[in-house]
Amino acid sequence: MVRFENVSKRYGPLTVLDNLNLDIGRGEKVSIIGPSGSGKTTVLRMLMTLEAINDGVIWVDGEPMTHMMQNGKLVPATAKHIRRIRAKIGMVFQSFNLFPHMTAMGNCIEAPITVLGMKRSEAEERAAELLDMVGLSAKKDHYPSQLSGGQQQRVAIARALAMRPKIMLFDEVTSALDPELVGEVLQVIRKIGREHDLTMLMVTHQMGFAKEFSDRVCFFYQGKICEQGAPAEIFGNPNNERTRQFLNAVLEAG
Ligand SMILES: Nc1ncnc2c1ncn2[C@@H]1O[C@H](COP(=O)(O)OP(=O)(O)OP(=O)(O)O)[C@@H](O)[C@H]1O
Repeated sequence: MVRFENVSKRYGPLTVLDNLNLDIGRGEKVSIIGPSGSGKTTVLRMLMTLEAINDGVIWVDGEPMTHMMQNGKLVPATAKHIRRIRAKIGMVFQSFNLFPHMTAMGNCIEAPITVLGMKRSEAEERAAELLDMVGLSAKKDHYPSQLSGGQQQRVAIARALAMRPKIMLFDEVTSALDPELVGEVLQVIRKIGREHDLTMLMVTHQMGFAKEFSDRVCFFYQGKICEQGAPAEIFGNPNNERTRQFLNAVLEAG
């Protein structure tokens, strides 16, 4: 469903991602873990085309995203091509990024109406279902300032799903939350994983969640995938010394 093929990203002399190759299957749930600055968030931002890549090709749903086929050759993609493919991807950020002047419902219907051209009644019906799914039916007319962090993040998840993505990206979505609110957001992600046929890619510091929820865990170190495998392998018996050190440090701190 998603393929990074020899993808590199540099900021000046700093190589943030170094010849990354990563293949994610349809419906697969993949967690990305690793130390601060190892390039985890950059992977998601490149997939959302919030960052341009320097080398390589990113494929989404069988098509190159960063490039287009022209006369059998890959050429850089046009903005229109990128927009069409990006519409298959939803992202939830660490800071909830809701529109502050819109209610929970307003946040969930804005893009379906303006971007997808959905009728207001249809967008509201879909948003009501999604707000119900994230347990916020009763708060649909509340503004972000009237919601807790956990509730805002659940609205952000409903808003992303309202665009009917095939792929969902979660970037440290619980990091800005008070500890007692983390569980409710993880619970919603579990539910989405069970009930929606979505490919999910998560950058997370919640090792317990990554272990229990993911099909695969990728450990990033200095812009490379240092080790990847089933959660039981990575958390139970990592092969790589760096993975071992990282997990020991995280578990000691936690
Ligand atoms: N716009 C930018 N300009 C210059 N350097 C950047 C930019 N964005 C990210 N970087 C650098 O790229 C590296 C990787 O950043 P990234 O945010 O992907 O790391 P991360 O693994 O997600 O870290 P964290 O867990 O702290 O969020 C870091 O060294 C960061 O300072």
